[in-house]
Amino acid sequence: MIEIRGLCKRYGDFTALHRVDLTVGKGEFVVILGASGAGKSTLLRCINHLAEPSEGEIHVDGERSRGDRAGLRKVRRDVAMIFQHYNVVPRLSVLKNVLTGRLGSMPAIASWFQIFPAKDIAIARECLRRVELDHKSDLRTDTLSGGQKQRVGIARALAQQPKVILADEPVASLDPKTSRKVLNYLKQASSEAGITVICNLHQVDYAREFAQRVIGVAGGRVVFEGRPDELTEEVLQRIYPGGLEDGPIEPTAPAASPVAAPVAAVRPAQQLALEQS
Ligand SMILES: Nc1ncnc2c1ncn2[C@@H]1O[C@H](COP(=O)(O)OP(=O)(O)OP(=O)(O)O)[C@@H](O)[C@H]1O
Repeated sequence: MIEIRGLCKRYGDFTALHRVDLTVGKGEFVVILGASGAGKSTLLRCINHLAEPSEGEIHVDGERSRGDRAGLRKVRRDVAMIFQHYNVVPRLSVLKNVLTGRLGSMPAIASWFQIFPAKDIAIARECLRRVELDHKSDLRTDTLSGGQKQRVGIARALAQQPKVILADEPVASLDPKTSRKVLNYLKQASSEAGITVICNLHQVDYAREFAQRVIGVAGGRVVFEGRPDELTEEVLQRIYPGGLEDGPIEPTAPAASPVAAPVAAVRPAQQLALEQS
């Protein structure tokens, strides 16, 4: 489903990703582990062109993904993103937040005027049901807990009917019980809906529990690729050369992402229009 070849990302003189090669299959649930600053977010952001690769090729479902206008439209439709800080629109209802996942598939005129066809409303409601939030659909999203907001984020991603979901530390701000619930919904998306899921995590324990395959990243390079039961001490040393003590596996201690983009910068234009209406 995803083929990455020779991916490099440079920020000025600094190289954040060094010739990364990676293949992820359809319906696979892959966890990326790595210390803070290893390049995990940059890798996800290159896949959906929130960050433009400096070199290399990314293919999604057999097609080379491109950062031009038409390429971006396609990637925004095929690849959904879930963020650590949920990225929901607080004053919109839960249902409207989920409906924003449909905007990329609607004719521009309908999306600008927020005319959601009954078919899209039915899809959004079904996605809310899948994350067990259908009973909250009419509430303002800012009345929900953090875990519920993240479930809205997952429902919005599912409503997009994407081929791929990229989840960037989706449970970093959540307690362990809620984290497991959220990771279970993501796992179901891969096992039941056949969506390819790539999930950045800081918690080795969750990677062991949920991942089908683990990719270890250190210093912008892939230093491990294997099954969760192959995460030995020696492998963890490679992934976390500075050791595990500095916080990367603490489930309740989120690390602030140095590249956390302003929320507005990662919203589709139509979603902003919806918010400003
Ligand atoms: N826009 C940017 N400009 C300059 N440097 C950047 C930019 N984005 C990321 N970097 C640098 O690239 C490196 C990788 O950052 P990235 O956010 O991908 O790491 P990460 O593994 O996701 O870390 P964390 O777990 O803390 O979010 C870091 O050294 C970071 O400072």
